[in-house]
Amino acid sequence: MGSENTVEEQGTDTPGARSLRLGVAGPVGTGKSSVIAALCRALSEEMRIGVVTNDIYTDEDARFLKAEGVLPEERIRAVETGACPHTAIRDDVTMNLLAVEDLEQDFAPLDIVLVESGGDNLTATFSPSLVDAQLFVLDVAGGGDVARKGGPGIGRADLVVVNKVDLADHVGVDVPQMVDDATRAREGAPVLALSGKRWGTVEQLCEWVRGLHRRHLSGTHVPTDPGPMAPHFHADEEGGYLHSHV
Ligand SMILES: Nc1nc2c(ncn2[C@@H]2O[C@H](COP(=O)(O)OP(=O)(O)OP(=O)(O)O)[C@@H](O)[C@H]2O)c(=O)[nH]1
Repeated sequence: MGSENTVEEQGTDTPGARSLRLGVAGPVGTGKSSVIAALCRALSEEMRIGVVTNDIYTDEDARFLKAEGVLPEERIRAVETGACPHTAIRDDVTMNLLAVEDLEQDFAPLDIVLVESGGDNLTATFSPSLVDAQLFVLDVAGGGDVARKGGPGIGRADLVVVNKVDLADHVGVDVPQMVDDATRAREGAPVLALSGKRWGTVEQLCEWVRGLHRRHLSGTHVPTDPGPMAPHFHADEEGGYLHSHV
């Protein structure tokens, strides 16, 4: 699957000359790291993969992926954002972009770099200046109604993943209904029901990634911006104004 030439040989104007950069966003605990681990396990024989994780204060997610042994450790880089997760994937992507470019340079040529956002709310999305495409991960344990709540990630990410469907019976969620609701909120754009415990669903996700990578290589994938998060501001510890996202 990997392209044969180095980035230098291809030139930066060649479609797909650098890796496909794929963002993985979604609320806290929906399974973003697990989705990345599953993709690395399933695709690392056929694709050259790098991973950048984001945590606010730690390198927890990178340590999880290293412990899982899904990739050589040096291909997993942690960015400590030090601020709310959406800041580093949307407002000022510098730290993440540097980490992605370092990986691409150190292991050239890579086929795909997966960038995991820190867990955030339903309105957090990646800037198209950081990633070429993005997944938005929900899980059934967050409640079946979440898919109807919309927002830029659910509405316009390249793919919405409804994760942990193996838990649906335990939490009383009707998976086909949740997928239908998400599909309606996305006006027909793709939604995938996934469980790390069900190989067939992981293979469906891999097939989606392979298709995206093919379109990236041929230059037919056009990155789209799901749009900014809802305007809001952050207060300091005394409740005063700190900064805003408008
Ligand atoms: N049953 C089940 N559990 C899952 C699945 N995917 C992830 N989990 C569990 O869900 C929990 C959270 O998974 P993570 O992958 O750490 O979630 P995350 O979105 O990366 O979490 P943050 O980075 O903290 O936002 C862990 O206990 C996982 O083992 C799944 O498909 N089925």
